[in-house]
Amino acid sequence: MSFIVQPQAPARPNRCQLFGPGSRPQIFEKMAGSAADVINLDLEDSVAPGDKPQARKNIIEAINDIDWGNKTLSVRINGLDTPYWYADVVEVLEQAGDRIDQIMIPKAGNAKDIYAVDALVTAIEAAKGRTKPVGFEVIIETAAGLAHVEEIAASSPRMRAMSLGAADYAASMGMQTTGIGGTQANYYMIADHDGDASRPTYLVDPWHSVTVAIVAACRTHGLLPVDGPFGDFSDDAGYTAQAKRSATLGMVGKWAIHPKQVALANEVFTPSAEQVTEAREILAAMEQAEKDGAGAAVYKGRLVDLASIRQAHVIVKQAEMIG
Ligand SMILES: CC(=O)SCCNC(=O)CCNC(=O)[C@H](O)C(C)(C)COP(=O)(O)OP(=O)(O)OC[C@H]1O[C@@H](n2cnc3c(N)ncnc32)[C@H](O)[C@@H]1OP(=O)(O)O
Ligand SMILES: O=CC(=O)O
Ligand SMILES: [Mg+2]
Repeated sequence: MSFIVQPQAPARPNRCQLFGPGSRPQIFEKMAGSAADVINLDLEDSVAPGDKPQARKNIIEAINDIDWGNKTLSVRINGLDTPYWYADVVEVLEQAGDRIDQIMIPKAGNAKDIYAVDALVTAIEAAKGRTKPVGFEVIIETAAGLAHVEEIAASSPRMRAMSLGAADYAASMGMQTTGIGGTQANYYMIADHDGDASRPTYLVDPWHSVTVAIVAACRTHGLLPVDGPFGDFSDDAGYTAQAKRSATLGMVGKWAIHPKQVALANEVFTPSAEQVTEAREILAAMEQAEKDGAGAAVYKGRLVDLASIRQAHVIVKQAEMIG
């Protein structure tokens, strides 16, 4: 470790964030009854411009009236380049009670964006005597967001989580695709020629580098890294494959843009019984090694050492937190 110890991310489950448009209040109770750990009531891109005022009213009513259980409750405001965002913040925080946990800031481009929202939120909290500070989560979904991902992660003590927004990210980067996340058929490697006419192709993950950048920024600053939307909700296998890649790279959860995706996310981001058993066995093997005066040992024919203890703790802690 560096002399600066890596901070812990918030210790709460964040396996699935279920989104719903603020303009569709009929689904709010269904969202509250879902198995998602986090609920995102949306004022941004799933709400038409003319519906924004009514969507704010719906969301305020829902925050105040619906029993959200122990879910993390978040409202996605509009981007700072729009005429909507200040009213999103002011109306929601002036009129909604303390049940709201987080504000999600989309298209975060640099630390100043977060500073601006922080200043407004801080003033409203003071003026209204709000005693529970509202947390922030942001979406990294622009070229600027990726370029400044670390300063955004470090921007405010309110920061809790960062998501990858594949749709806007693709648009901002000028990527040649209309798919939201997942496999992109034109992103592949092809085997060497070697005189073979039928050369196999290998699909590659176009979201890999931005995912790693988000995870690194989050882990450096004690935030939860989250994978964003997967648009084709008829493709369960595609969703699961994307979620498994994210989990393998260190993300803790994924969005659901349809209720059928909630169970898929929960399955992937809950360590399996086999993973937990293996992690506990590694810890036991290392405990024995320590008693024997050794720093390294052999577990199932492979090396385990002090780093293996830290790896195993990741899985055991995840399992214990989820319960
Ligand atoms: C790129 C981004 O920014 S992604 C984030 C923003 N986007 C969103 O928030 C979109 C969220 N999702 C939705 O709006 C909807 O799920 C849609 C438009 C994709 C599909 O909606 P529908 O056509 O109604 O889906 P469908 O008919 O399959 O719904 C099945 C059931 O789930 C309910 N349902 C649909 N969406 C949701 C949801 N997000 N949360 C909870 N329940 C939902 C429906 O009301 C329906 O309930 P019923 O069986 O009691 O009648
Ligand atoms: O906001 C999410 C996205 O994918 O864009
Ligand atoms: Mg977006």
